[in-house]
Amino acid sequence: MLGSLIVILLVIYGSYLALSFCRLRDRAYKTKLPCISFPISGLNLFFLALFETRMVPYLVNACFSSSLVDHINNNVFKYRWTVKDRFCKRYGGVYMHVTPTTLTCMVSDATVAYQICTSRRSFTKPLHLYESIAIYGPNVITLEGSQWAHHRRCTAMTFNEKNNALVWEESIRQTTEMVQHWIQQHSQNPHEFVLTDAREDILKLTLNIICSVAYGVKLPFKPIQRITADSTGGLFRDATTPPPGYHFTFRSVMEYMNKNLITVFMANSFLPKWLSRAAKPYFKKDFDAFYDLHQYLQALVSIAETKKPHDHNLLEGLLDSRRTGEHHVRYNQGLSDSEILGNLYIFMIAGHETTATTLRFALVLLALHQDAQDYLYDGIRQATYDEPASPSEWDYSSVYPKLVSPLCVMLETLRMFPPVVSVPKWTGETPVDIIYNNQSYLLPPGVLVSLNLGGMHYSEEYWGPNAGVFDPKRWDKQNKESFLAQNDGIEGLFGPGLEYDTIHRPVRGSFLPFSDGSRACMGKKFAQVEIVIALTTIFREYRVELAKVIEHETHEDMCQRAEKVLQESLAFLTLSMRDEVPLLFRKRSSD
Ligand code: HEM
Repeated sequence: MLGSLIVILLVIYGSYLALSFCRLRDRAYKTKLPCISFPISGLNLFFLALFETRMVPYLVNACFSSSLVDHINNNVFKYRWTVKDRFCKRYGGVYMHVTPTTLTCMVSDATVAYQICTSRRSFTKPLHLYESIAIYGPNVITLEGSQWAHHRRCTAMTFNEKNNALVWEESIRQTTEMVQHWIQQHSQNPHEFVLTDAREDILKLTLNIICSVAYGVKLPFKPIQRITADSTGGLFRDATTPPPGYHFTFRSVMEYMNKNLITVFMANSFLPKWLSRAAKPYFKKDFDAFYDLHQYLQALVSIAETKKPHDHNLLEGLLDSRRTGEHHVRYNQGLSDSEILGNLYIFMIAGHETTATTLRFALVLLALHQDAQDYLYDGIRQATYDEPASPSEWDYSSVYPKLVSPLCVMLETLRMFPPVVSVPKWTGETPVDIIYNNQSYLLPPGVLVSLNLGGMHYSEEYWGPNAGVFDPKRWDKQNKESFLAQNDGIEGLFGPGLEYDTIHRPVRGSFLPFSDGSRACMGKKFAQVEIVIALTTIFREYRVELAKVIEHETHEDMCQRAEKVLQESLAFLTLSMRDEVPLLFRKRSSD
């Protein structure tokens, strides 16, 4: 009886999937764009679970033809990046991808990507993908339309040059402390040491920077072991036990919330209220962390409201949007308390892992490519030879613009390993036209549009024959041989993150690590200042090489191992290396 019931249910479900597949394929064909079908949805939980293991992707790679492997990987969000530009070579820069439950328009054509980014009303953000991150309140990432415009106006003013100067100052302080920490850890030979796992330290570095620059909480790189954090004045300080009424210290709640995003979101956002209450014992830490961070953020807002703004952190900027006076009139009452908390939290989510993963990739790429590292070091020396010995005395506004080689390293890292590999858009309620290869195509309503950065960032059409090579010099305006030099003088190429006269610019729409148009990243300069000065602080003193993991490993073996780790990076929320590449740091004076 039960068996027959299961069979009947399976038949009904199978028929539903088959019908849905035919219907979606029909809609895809009607667009007249190339169409690729895959029999299993990338959202299918069983399929996803298989690809969470290491064995299944390994077997897929080992057993199937490279073309089939690409088809499978293209269907799994985590692996899609690995296909790079191979699908656009085969099917063109825009094609429809159909599964039994999804219809997606995949875009790797720069002109179409730019059209989409700049048509905000036709191509909105698929908000259902972002709902769960509004756990502390509505914010600039999770809204659309006039509500988004209001949040964008109120938050944009806080990302200014005064705040960037704070990023500069704090990044120097934190990076210097991080390097000192490495030296202390290797006190037997501080001139030459191996870092087997940089991940945790880099995550701590970028978290501390955002805590200071967004919230005004200055944490030392290395936690201080006090017994307890006391009342308001010491609420945010390091301690071994949390302050009264809290389960976590400020540092530990920030770390917990970042490391356990999925369970925190599940407990506090995905699950219906009755279910989350029933599951409380299993998610206790996630509830506690959510509650504690709420209290900490509220305390920050209360303290900041009673003080005169003084260090231009992002919180002060948000509060400024609702102070009386000129801003009040201009920004229509500013943001409410829950909107301020929502945005404060989202700045941490948007700005922490993205910058950490870029720095981690840059370290490994520079260790692999010593020529690029020489270029970086020469550029740093030229830019800073007449500056004081200690970076803490460098002036942001005069030194930052001279640091061209670290900027080029950052841009090249973002090209090859963009933290956000796919920018999602949505065609909404009505059909939308796109112009592709001078022809008009009508996309149906309710279609997900995926701006596929792997396709664009590796395309020889936009980057030349060495598109697959890490070559920071391609960006440098001094390099007249660069393929990008052909774009010099073309108007309108100042995309987000490319607002510098010292660099060449690619075709608009072909480089989208920060997206483009009115919904482009608000923290792009923040991230650039942070990464540029962090690289400068490390590489002016140290040369970084690949370290051996076994005694007789040859240089070639080390390079192959590092390259494999890079290529096996996976995109979850951000693209990230799954495994570590041990690095050897040599002090430059002892070269
Ligand atoms: C390397 C570092 C970073 C990268 C690659 C990056 C990338 C991006 C991308 C691709 C988007 C658009 C996402 C979408 O439309 O779905 C975005 C939006 C955003 N980013 Fe970043 N980001 C970085 C750092 C930061 C930092 C440091 C902050 C703030 C402290 C920040 C704040 C934001 C905000 C608030 C938005 C939403 C803008 C809106 O929807 O109007 N980002 N970022």
